[in-house]
Amino acid sequence: MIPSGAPIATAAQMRAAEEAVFASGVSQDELMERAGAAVAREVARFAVGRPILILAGPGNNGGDAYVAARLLHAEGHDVILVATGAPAPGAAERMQALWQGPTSSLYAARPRPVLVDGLFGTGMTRPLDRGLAAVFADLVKQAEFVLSIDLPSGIDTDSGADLGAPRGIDVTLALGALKPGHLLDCGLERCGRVLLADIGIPVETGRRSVARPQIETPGVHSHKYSRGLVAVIEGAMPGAARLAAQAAMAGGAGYVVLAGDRPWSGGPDALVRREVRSAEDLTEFLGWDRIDAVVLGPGLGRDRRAEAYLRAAFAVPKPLVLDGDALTLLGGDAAAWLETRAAPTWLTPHSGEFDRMFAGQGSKIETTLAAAAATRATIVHKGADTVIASPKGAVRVLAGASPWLSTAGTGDVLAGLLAAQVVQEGKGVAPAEAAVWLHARAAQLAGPALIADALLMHIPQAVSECL
Ligand SMILES: NC(=O)C1=CN([C@@H]2O[C@H](COP(=O)(O)OP(=O)(O)OC[C@H]3O[C@@H](n4cnc5c(N)ncnc54)[C@H](O)[C@@H]3O)[C@@H](O)[C@H]2O)[C@@H](O)CC1
Ligand SMILES: Nc1ncnc2c1ncn2[C@@H]1O[C@H](COP(=O)(O)OP(=O)(O)O)[C@@H](O)[C@H]1O
Ligand SMILES: [K+]
Repeated sequence: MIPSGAPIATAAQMRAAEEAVFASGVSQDELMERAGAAVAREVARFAVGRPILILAGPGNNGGDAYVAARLLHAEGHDVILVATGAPAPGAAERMQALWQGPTSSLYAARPRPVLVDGLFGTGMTRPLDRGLAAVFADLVKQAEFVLSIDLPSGIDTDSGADLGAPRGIDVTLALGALKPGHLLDCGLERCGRVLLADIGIPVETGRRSVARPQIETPGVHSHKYSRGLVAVIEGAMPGAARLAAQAAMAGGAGYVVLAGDRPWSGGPDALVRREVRSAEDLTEFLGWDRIDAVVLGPGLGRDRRAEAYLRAAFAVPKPLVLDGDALTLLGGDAAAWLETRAAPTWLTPHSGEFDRMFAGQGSKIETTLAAAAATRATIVHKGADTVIASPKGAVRVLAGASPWLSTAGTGDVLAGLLAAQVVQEGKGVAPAEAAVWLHARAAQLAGPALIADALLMHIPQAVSECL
């Protein structure tokens, strides 16, 4: 569980935000007191009287741990503190000096029911030392409840990469803002439940966790065209386009047309069919001025006709959602293709498709931002840690959706949902954030062992929760 609509800051952004707070007259000790108090509050809540072992590292994360230990001890909790090194001069050292309770060395420490991890936070720069990692993992394993201060020690703050963090942490108390490490890669599975403590550090990075969207009920005078017309283009595997088209309908588009040449007797009668057999047919169809957004790619195929369809869609100055095979066809030339477009474009790659299109170093947030800047498109980089990035640098992350989504066709549903939000919501990250939220919520409602078709019937319920 990740707090929704919460700011996300890298280690450097967090340091800059802290500096601004210091510049406003708040001392480092005061900020550390606030952080430690937030930790003590959560630990007391979960410890319910059980003995507590607190690990304090050499930096400010350890400083927070010393404060929490002092406050918990003063409240009458049974606390033993383990210091893993002398704190650096400054606030952490002063907090250590104020600790007067029992202290143990790391290697002599006996497991206790409640463990607080204050070894390292945003200052982790290299993997945990092997010996430390082994002792830490053992203490975690033998504890009944484990809380990590700010980040699990052994998770890279900016990428979520594994630097030796153990499994079994129950709660991570993020201080001031979420960090990418709570949301991405290994961090997502190692943090347990993430809680966010406001310690009075204003953080404005344009990067947030996905929040529940606000969706407008159709107005009194709304009609099918005013609510938006989505055209979904069929290809070699027509089931994918059908899923996208039905998702666009359920997601609130006023009119959905499925354009292709495959016979289909099933599906909702409200879905309009339009015969399209060639790129020329497609160009003619897309010239229809009622069309507000186009979905191309789900089940498109990668043959010459598919490529001709892609060219036809690119030539039309209308909002375009590109998914699946369309992305593979763009491949490494994605940026060059997208240079030719003036109308807004959304790309919804999974990691395989993303890697075929973009090279790049850094966290999933950084690589997705770079891809958005290079293509001038909004990118929904899917997965357990879905990252949405706009060319202007806005980021939204939805981490921890139902892992049952890892089944064929769920991405096609997302593409259709996105188009429905595009015709209702307009530009940039907003429609993508709404679509990703609705998709995750529909999956939650569909429950275990879902198939992509099952998402469709839960979309209206998800929409109703956003009105
Ligand atoms: N500046 C402040 O007053 C505040 C700091 N905060 C806390 O401060 C933390 C960041 O503090 P720091 O920047 O001191 O960083 P850390 O406490 O995360 O650790 C930094 C120290 O650990 C060393 N180190 C890094 N990786 C190591 C490894 N694998 N093995 C051994 N040593 C390693 C570094 O060289 C450095 O000396 C945050 O996560 C948060 O807990 C927050 O409480 C907000 C207030
Ligand atoms: N382990 C997972 N946890 C959460 N969501 C996942 C997971 N695996 C996949 N998803 C989501 O399921 C969808 C799968 O999309 P995609 O890979 O394009 O499938 P398809 O092409 O078969 O429709 C995406 O929205 C993705 O974010
Ligand atoms: K920690």
